[in-house]
Amino acid sequence: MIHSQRLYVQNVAQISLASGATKSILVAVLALLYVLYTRYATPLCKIPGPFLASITKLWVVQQTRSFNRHNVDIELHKKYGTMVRVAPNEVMVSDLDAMRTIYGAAKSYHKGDWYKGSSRTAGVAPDELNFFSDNDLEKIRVQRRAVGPAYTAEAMKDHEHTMNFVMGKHVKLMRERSGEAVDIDIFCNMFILDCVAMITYSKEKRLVEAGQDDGVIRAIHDMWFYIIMAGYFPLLHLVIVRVSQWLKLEWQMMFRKAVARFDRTAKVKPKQPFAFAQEAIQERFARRNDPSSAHSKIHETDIMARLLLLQSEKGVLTDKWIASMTLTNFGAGVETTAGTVSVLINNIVRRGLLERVHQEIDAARREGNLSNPPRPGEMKQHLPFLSACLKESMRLFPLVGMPLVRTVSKAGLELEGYYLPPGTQVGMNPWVINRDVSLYGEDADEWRPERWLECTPEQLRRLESLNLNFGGGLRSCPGKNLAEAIYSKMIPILLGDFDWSLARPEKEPFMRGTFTVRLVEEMMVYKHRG
Ligand code: HEM
Repeated sequence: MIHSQRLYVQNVAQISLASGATKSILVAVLALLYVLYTRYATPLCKIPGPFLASITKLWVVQQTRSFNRHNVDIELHKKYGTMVRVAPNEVMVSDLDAMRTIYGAAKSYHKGDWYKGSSRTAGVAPDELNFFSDNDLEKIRVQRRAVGPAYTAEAMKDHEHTMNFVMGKHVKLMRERSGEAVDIDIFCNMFILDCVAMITYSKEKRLVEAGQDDGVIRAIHDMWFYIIMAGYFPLLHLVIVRVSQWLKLEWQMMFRKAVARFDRTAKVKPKQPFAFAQEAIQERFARRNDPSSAHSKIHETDIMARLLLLQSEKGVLTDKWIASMTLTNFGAGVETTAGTVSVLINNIVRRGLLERVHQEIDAARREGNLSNPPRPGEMKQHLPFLSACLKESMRLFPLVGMPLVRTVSKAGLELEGYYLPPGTQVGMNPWVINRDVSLYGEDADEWRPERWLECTPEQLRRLESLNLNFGGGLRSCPGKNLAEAIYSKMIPILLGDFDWSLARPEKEPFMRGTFTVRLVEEMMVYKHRG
């Protein structure tokens, strides 16, 4: 009896071992078949690129996680040419002719799957406003038309007085603190966040006054780190979102915890970084609904007031859209504009151009062509060298360092003799496009602001139509006018009133790329020019 029991157990063990081995072999065969298929049999198989990239998206995830994607992509194009396969279903393109097809206004391709990582619902709910990740083009058109009037260049003129007020306070503080060393990127973020808080809600945030980030800027930077990873793992993102909903936790808190898990440099972690904005929004909605409130009669010209006015006139805008749009000013508007300004200042100082810039600003002020603070259009019109430096800085160090990925439409796409079937993820990286020798000549890799002064108006139009610094087509940046209104005032002030130097000139500048690319821990000293 005992003997037969033993035999039975042995048999069961052998059978389960055998079935375990069979399963392993089956899995190995399936994996091999998958590798052979994706590498050698899919329509994308002929497109050159690293071997690993053709069989798993983990390769591109690892490149992205290196925070150096902007440079990696330049090297990839140098090595493989104008088309590079960077994941089993993703291709990077640098052929300028493809730009109109991929980003053209008329038949915009949908944004790629990667963008879902930025959605609070891992896909956008019908009543949500999320320009960054939504793919319902009809809804986006309606929403952009609805909020658009609050973001035109003309509308920005309403905020001049506010900007003069905030920047005036900042200059006063900077004069008092003359000689201080600051992390230039964080400083510009604080400077701009204070402006955006006033322009959006007429609320003073006073980060420059406090002399440090209260965590809100850190939260914006963390957000990008989460998004670049979540974008590649939409299912994981969905689980995080659902679990946070189930646990009734703020989704934001969940992602901040996830970020802290991976990003060892994370330090400041405020509980509610955007509480000030949420309070401002609720306060304004409450004020609108209470006609007896003295405040409701005050005519306000901030962006929130403009959006509320548009709502009362046309009725299309919902409260939810208004709240999201004003929050977008912070999520999408602060580090972008700050990154642009800090990289410019750094370039000017590192390349020994500050004196020439001072001379240009001083002369324009003397001749009455540049007000202090500057008025709209004055920088462009009367500071040609500084404007050329800005263009060159945005050309060589554009804000976005990853391809702006789109999904090939039903018609498929023929490019350079390759066929990209519907659903292929395809994108162009501004860091690559902006170094194209057919556009910028043999010295495209070099810093030479003069190239912008030598252009004929026709050439200039061509260059401006062939860059993705503010995106392209229907999905181009809706905040461009707001950004320009801020930086065209801020740049001449910071460079005209102050001397800047490097606190650690021996240290190579380090640019950290997530979706955006920004200078990290670059300490600079400002001194008032007296
Ligand atoms: C110098 C400053 C800025 C730069 C360089 C910049 C750049 C860009 C770029 C390249 C895109 C396209 C992204 C893509 O296709 O994936 C974009 C989109 C966007 N930007 Fe900006 N941006 C700036 C400032 C702002 C500001 C101030 C706002 C505030 C409203 C803003 C809001 C947005 C939004 C909501 C989108 C998504 C639009 C859509 O897909 O429909 N940006 N921006």
